Amino acid sequence: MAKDYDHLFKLLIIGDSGVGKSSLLIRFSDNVFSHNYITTIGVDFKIKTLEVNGQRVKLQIWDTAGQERFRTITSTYYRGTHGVIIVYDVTNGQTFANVKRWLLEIDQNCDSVCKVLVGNKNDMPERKVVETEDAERFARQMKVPLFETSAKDNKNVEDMFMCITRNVLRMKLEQKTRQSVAEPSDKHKINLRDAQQKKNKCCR
Ligand SMILES: Nc1nc2c(ncn2[C@@H]2O[C@H](COP(=O)(O)OP(=O)(O)OP(=O)(O)O)[C@@H](O)[C@H]2O)c(=O)[nH]1
Repeated sequence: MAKDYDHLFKLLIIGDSGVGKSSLLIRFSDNVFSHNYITTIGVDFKIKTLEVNGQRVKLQIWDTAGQERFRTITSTYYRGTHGVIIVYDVTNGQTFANVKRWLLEIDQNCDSVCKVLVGNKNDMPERKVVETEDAERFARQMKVPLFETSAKDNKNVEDMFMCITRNVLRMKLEQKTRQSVAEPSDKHKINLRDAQQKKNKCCR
């Protein structure tokens, strides 16, 4: 059967417990929101296909548990990951402070991945404690794009997922170009080998 996509990417959503990782994913995949809090145990995932620059991209999006006790197989989550979404809660300063730990965990488990920083629950101005400017400064230092989202009000959720998907696509295409420059195609290799053989013959 023909493949129904041009690219298959794995994205991972990480961050402290209760910041809204599952809510962001469900908003993006099914366009729904629930106030009920059911903590993720281990890992869950959803599939969503998008069109980016005329190419069909199938996303496999992993939603991980924020609670430490459910995070025993961390390195398995990271295997084969192309992009990581790091989420904090704009109404909870500790979750923002912990972003550094999450970034460290990415560095320890991944070689090259695209990242995006997400301040979720940006729908309660009276309770917001992580200022946009502070988050922007930190994101600039870490060289990651920042999105302030609300899974509840459906603010910036699709834009954020589109941004990381586009960045992963760009990274993959750049890697492919670099590879084809570093490793000439088989046809080119044969031509090089012929040329080398001819050269060797001349030298004999
Ligand atoms: N006001 C508001 N509440 C949200 C938002 N996103 C999630 N919540 C609420 O926050 C609580 C936790 O949301 P989850 O999506 O389960 O959080 P999680 O990060 O997946 O949590 P773990 O599975 O424990 O890691 C739930 O009660 C959600 O309804 C949001 O954008 N705005």
